[in-house]
Order: sequence, then C-alpha cells, then structure tokens
Amino acid sequence: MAIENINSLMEELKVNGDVGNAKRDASFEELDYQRGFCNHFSTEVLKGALPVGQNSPLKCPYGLYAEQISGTAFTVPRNHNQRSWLYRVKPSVTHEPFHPREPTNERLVSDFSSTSAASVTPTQLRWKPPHVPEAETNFIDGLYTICGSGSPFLRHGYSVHMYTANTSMEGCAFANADGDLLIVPQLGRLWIKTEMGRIQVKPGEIVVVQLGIRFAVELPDGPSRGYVVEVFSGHFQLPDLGLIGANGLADPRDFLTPKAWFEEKNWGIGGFTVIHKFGGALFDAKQDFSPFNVVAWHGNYAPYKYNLKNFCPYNTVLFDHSDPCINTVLTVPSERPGVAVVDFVVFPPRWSVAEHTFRPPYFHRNCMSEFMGLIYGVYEGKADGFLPGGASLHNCMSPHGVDTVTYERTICEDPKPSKIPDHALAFMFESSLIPRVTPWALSSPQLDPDYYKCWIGLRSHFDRAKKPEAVES
Ligand SMILES: O=C(O)Cc1cc(O)ccc1O
Ligand SMILES: [Fe+2]
Repeated sequence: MAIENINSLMEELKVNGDVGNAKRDASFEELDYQRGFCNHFSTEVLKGALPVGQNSPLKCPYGLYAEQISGTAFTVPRNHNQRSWLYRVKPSVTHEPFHPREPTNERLVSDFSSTSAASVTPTQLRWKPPHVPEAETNFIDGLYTICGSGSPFLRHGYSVHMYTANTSMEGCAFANADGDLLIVPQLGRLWIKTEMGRIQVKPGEIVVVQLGIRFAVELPDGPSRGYVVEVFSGHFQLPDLGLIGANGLADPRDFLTPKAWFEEKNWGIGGFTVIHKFGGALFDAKQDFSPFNVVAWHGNYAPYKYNLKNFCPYNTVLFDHSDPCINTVLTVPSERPGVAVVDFVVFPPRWSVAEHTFRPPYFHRNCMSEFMGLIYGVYEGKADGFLPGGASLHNCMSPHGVDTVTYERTICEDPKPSKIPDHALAFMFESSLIPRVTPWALSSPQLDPDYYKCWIGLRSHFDRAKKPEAVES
C-alpha cells in the first residue's frame, strides 16, 4: 500500500476513533486511552497496520518501517522486560547529525558529583512558587533543576526539576536518554504528543514518559508550572501491597496509555528539531518530518498518565500516625530490598480518625531525603508558608515536622473524625540518595530565608509535676 494513500484510508478506517491529524483539534480533548499498568498493548490507527504473528516482516503493512525501542536490557528477566515495536512512516534514524544545542538550557543539569556546581546542605529548604516568565518559554527551556544525586552515566540516581513555561513546543520534540520523567503539573494542562500517541494531563494528574521516547508538550492554557522527577536508575513500578492484600492504593487499571496516533506534516529540510538529552547535555538533530509518525505499535514500553483522585488510601483506623510510605503511588526500587531510589508519594484527601493520637505528620529525622510539592490547597503539616507551586527539601537526617501553628492547634483540638479536605493535594519525591542542590535553587528569590522560624516558636510544654493522662484501653 503506497504511503500517499494513507490520508484517504484514514478517513475510511478509524480503528481507534482517532485520525492522524497535524492540527491541534477538539479530538485531542476527547482522547481515548488503553488501561492497565505496563500491559502488553496493541494499537493501530489503520486497520492491519500491526503485523500479525511477527515483529519484523520483510515488508510491513502500508509500507511502514518496523522499529523496536528497548526500555530494559534485552536480557532482563521477563517480568521486568520492557520494549515496544513501532510501525512508522520513517524510522527515527533519518536525521542530520546531533550537535550541541545552542543556546542550551544551563539550568537543566544531571551532574551532582562533588566537582559539580551543586552543593550539599542539611538546612531545611523551602521555596515559594516560581513566577511564570513573560518571555516565550517552552516546556524544555522552562525546566530547571533543583537537586539530585547520582549520574545518568552510572544509571543510578535521580534529579528533581521544576518547570515554568507559557509556549507550546512547535517544530520540535524532546527525548531524554538519561532517565524516565515523572511530571506533576501544578498550573495549566499539558497536551503531550508522544511517539505512542497523545496524552492530556491536568493538575491532579501525573504523566510518565520513559527514557528515549520522543514527545512534545503543548500548553493549551498558556502559563504553566509543575514538578518533574527524573530517574536514572530504572522504571517506575507499582509498589507491592504486602499485607494490604490484592487491592488498594493505585489500581493498575487506572493507568492510561495512549492509543496510536500520527501526523504526516512535512517540515521541509531541517525544519523539525529533535532535542536529545544525553549525559546531562542537550543535543539538536534536524529532520524534515515529525517523529509522531507511528501508525501502529505494540508492547509494554509506553508513556502513561494517572489521576491521583483514583488513589485509594489505606491508613490508620485506630491510633498513631502511619508512615508516609503507605501513600506510595509508584516506586523505583534500588538493588537493596525495600530501599527506593525514588518513591512517588501522595498525601490524598482522607478521613482522620485516629484516637488519642497526634494526627498530623510527626516530628522526625529520616535517612531518606524528602522533596515535597503542593499541587493545590493546604498541606496538613504546614498552616502557612508552603504554597501551591512551592516546594521544600528536607535532606537526609535533617529534622522537620509540623510548624508551630499546626502543633499548637492540634494539641488543643477535640479529635473527632475529620476529613483532610478534598481540595488539598501534596506529594513527595523520597529518595535513599543524598541530593545536592543547584546554585540557582539556593540563590533563588523564591527561597524562604525564614523557613526555620516556623519551628522556632515550638515552646516547651514540659511540666514534671503534671501526671500523664491515662489512655483508655
Ligand atoms: O515531612 C513530611 O511532611 C512528609 C511526611 C508525612 C508524614 O505523614 C509522615 C512522615 C513524613 O516525612
Ligand atoms: Fe518528612
């Protein structure tokens, strides 16, 4: 079947209810997805575009090229092996040489070695929400690194970025050869074209785009802001549920992966740029076609989104505060059992019912490092100062806990069942690795120099003459 006939065929054969279309159109808003976590999906825009019974036929249907993308080493055990087969109009390799991107994004880094510009501090850090720039800034140029540890060269570690942007990516796509990106939008929706199809996310949802997958971010709402964790060590998994049982927390069927979609726009010689992050550096490669030219694909290596409203929390129903790991949505484990390179943890709306218990987060020091963000509302542990779009970092063993206002209020409160409100959503990227912090994060005007003061007011309530109140048993 000749390629030039594809357009007319597309009209006839709407296999997924989607038609390849270079224009941004209403159908982007009514996207249909495939459900399941890391399932072996099959999807085709044109009926019969997926070869049957084999992956690399001598001649693929419709004259397409077959191309594999491997997200794990070929020899990884089957239950962790991830790869997809893409059937595309032109293969990814059809581009001019890679050149260092100019100008590059100097605030997007992956080097956290002792010789890097990033430095370690035990100081508890908190940032106010960043302003979205006035100047045209797309998602890639708007990314800036806050902190991180390890190295993509060693395939171990992670980095935390934030983004502020106002312009859609036009005539370019991005691929990250360093790690998977888990994106948490906080302001503005993201309409994301990927090689596997289109995904639309809004604040309250997250999206994961894995190593190597090309994507472009459109900003239908203009000014946009959010958080990103990049993981060098492997892919996100659902946590084991252990004694919770077979259900609860994030349900695999609530993870949504795109259906195949493609566009055929000719961008002219060198008119389209693939921006490729590799070893922490950005490279550009020019080509004349859109990389979103995959007519069909199958496999289990594909981006997905998840609505945090679907998270089914399990928590204490009698006394004491549960450790935050009970709210783990996704995890990237290290080789040490139970120790994560990154856990993505959410603090969802839920009922607080614990008796004779200090219900908000306890005071603590943690061998893990905790980066937190707030998507909307007020976080249960901080009465003020931790704002939507803001962030905090409590590094390994740096003490922290609720602020003075929250403490004093809580110990006076009558502990009736109460609801942590629906309109509050905080999250944490928790890591066993010690992050270094970038110079621009440390010198940012958003850095709150008075953060420590939220605990300075914690006064002694100690009274050795006061008899302990009996706890009913
Ligand atoms: O520090 C934080 O606010 C995050 C957190 C929440 C919680 O409920 C228990 C421990 C913890 O680190
Ligand atoms: Fe904490």
